[in-house]
Amino acid sequence: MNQPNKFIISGGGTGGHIFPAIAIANALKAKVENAEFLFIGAEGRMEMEKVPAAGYKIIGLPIRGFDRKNMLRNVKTLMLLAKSMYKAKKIVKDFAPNAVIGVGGYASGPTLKVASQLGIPVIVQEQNSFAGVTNKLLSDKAACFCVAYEGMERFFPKEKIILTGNPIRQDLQLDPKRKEEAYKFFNLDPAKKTLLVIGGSLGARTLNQSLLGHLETLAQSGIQVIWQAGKIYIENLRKESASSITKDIILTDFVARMDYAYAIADLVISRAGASSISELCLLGKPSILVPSPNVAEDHQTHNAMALVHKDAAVMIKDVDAKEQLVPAALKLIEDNLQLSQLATNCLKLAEKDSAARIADEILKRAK
Ligand SMILES: CC(=O)N[C@H]1[C@@H](OP(=O)(O)OP(=O)(O)OC[C@H]2O[C@@H](n3ccc(=O)[nH]c3=O)[C@H](O)[C@@H]2O)O[C@H](CO)[C@@H](O)[C@@H]1O
Repeated sequence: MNQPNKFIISGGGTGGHIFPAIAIANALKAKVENAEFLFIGAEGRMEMEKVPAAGYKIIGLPIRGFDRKNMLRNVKTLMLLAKSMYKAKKIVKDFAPNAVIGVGGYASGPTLKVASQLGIPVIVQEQNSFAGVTNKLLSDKAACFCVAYEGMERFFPKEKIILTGNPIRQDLQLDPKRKEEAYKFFNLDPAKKTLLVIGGSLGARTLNQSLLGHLETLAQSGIQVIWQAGKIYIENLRKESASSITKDIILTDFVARMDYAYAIADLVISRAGASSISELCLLGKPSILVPSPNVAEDHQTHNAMALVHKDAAVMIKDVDAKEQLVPAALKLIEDNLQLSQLATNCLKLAEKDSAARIADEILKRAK
C-alpha cells in the first residue's frame, strides 16, 4: 500500500503557531519518502515570510480577524472570509492532500472546514492550555487534537484528545560546539554571563520598558544581554536607548538564530507563550516568565504557573515588571545554585519527541 505523502498545513499569525507547523512538517519529512507539503497562511502575516525561509511553499488567504469595536470593518471581513473559503477550497482540491493539519490562527479555519467538507482527514495541534477560537470551532470536524496540556476536554471531545506536547524545532538542541559558534556569532564574551530577553515572536512592550528603565544598571552590571525587542518596537527603542547601549547589549528586532541565543543564555527572561515555554523546558533553561496580560483567558499565566508550581521557573506579573524585573534578573543570574535547580526542574517537564509523535498520529489518520 502506498504511504500517504501529501500534506497541507494551515495556520499562523504569530511564531507560536508557525514554528510548531514547521516542526511538524520536518518530522513528517523524516518519516515519509517523497513527502510533499503545502502551507496555507494569511496574507501579510508572519508565516508568509517564515515558512518559505524554512524551505516550504505557502499560499496566503485574504483573511483577517473580526474587529469587536468597528462593526463596519466587519462587513469587509465577512467578504474576505467568503473569498478565503472559496480560495481554500480550490487550493485543497488542486493539491489533493492525504491529510490537513491545523495549528491555529485565522487561515486554519477556512482550510480545515473545506478539507472536512471534502472528506479529507483533519488533525489539529493546539499549543496552549486554553484552546483558540478557530480550534474550538473544529471540535466535531477534526479526527484528533494533539495537545500540550492536561484538562483539554473542556474544549475538545475527550476521545479525540492525544497528549503529545508542543512540537519544537529540532535545530534548537544544544551542544558545546554550538556554544562556541554562538559567542562568535553575537560577538559576545564567553567569560561573562549572558541574559536573553525574548518577548515572544512579536516582542513585548512591557519587557522593553522594563529594560529601558534600568539600562544604566544593566550596562554596569558586568553581564551581557541579547535583547529581542520586536519588529514594531525596534525603531523607537534604538533611538531611546542609543546613549546607554554598550557592546555588551545586543538589541535586535528578532533573533533568527534562537539555537545560538539559547546556547549561551545563562538566564532567559521571556513571555509565557506555549512554544517558548516548551523550548525552555526541553533545553533546561532557567527563566523569569512575565505572562502577557493581553491574551485570551489569561492563558500565558496558566502556561507559566505549570512551571512555577514545580519550582521550574520564576514568574513576575506584567504590572510588576518595570520595577522588579531587572533587579530580580541581576540577582538570579549570579545565583548559580538557584539557576541549576531551575534548570533541573524544568528539564523534568520536557515532552520529548513531540513533533515525531504528532507525525505518527497524522500518518495513522491520513487517507
Ligand atoms: C501575544 C500572543 O498572542 N501570544 C501567543 C503566541 O505567542 P508567540 O507567537 O510569542 O509564541 P510562543 O511564545 O509560543 O513562541 C515563540 C516562538 O518564536 C521563536 N522566536 C521568538 C523570538 C525571536 O526573536 N525569535 C524566535 O525564533 C521562539 O523560539 C518560539 O519558537 O502564540 C502562542 C502559541 O499559540 C501563545 O501561547 C501566546 O500566548
